[in-house]
Amino acid sequence: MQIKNYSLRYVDRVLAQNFDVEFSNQAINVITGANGAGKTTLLDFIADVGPKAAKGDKINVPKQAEIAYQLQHIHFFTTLSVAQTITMYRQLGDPAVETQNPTFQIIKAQILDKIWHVEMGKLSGGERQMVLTYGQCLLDRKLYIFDEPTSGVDVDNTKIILNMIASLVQERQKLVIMTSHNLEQLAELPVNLIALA
Ligand SMILES: Nc1ncnc2c1ncn2[C@@H]1O[C@H](COP(=O)(O)OP(=O)(O)OP(=O)(O)O)[C@@H](O)[C@H]1O
Repeated sequence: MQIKNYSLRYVDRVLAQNFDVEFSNQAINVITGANGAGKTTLLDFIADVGPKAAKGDKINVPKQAEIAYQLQHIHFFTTLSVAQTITMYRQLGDPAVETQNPTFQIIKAQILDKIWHVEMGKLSGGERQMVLTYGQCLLDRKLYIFDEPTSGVDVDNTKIILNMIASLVQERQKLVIMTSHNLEQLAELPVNLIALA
């Protein structure tokens, strides 16, 4: 999958000009760059929810229905419990992910079960990231996009979240793009680094 000639300008501010990028299907594609560099905007462009001013050629980018996009700040479904949220993802997704993958069974038993009946809106930020990443991974899509999935997450839970994301590439051969400010967290994982200036 590639993006070519990606350009975005807000009045006199140029965020990108003829930017080309090729995404790997052998590694987690990690977009990095300073605050305001345009990481989320590029994800929005790829997922087809981006600003109309963004232009560029999409080559082999899956259709919107084939993309699972986990936004950075989610404010919906706050009154659903974790159980209801995961049940929703299960109904939309592939049951084999949980039944055949011990990693997911361990996360469910050791982490999700403790917060199973708590409303999503009452979880801590890190707990919410954990539940939503788990849920996104249950889906069966071609492309998975995570916007700063480890932002505000503690060291142990960061490893768990990144392992779930890595399993998409390593065990299910999915295309994965995420953004991150903390590249040290990714040191032990297969990563294709994409730097935005
Ligand atoms: N409608 C707009 N008009 C002008 N500037 C805009 C508009 N929408 C977004 N921007 C600017 O585009 C820039 C890129 O935003 P974006 O959210 O993509 O950055 P980011 O790299 O994801 O940042 P962060 O690391 O802080 O999450 C920001 O500086 C933002 O102010």
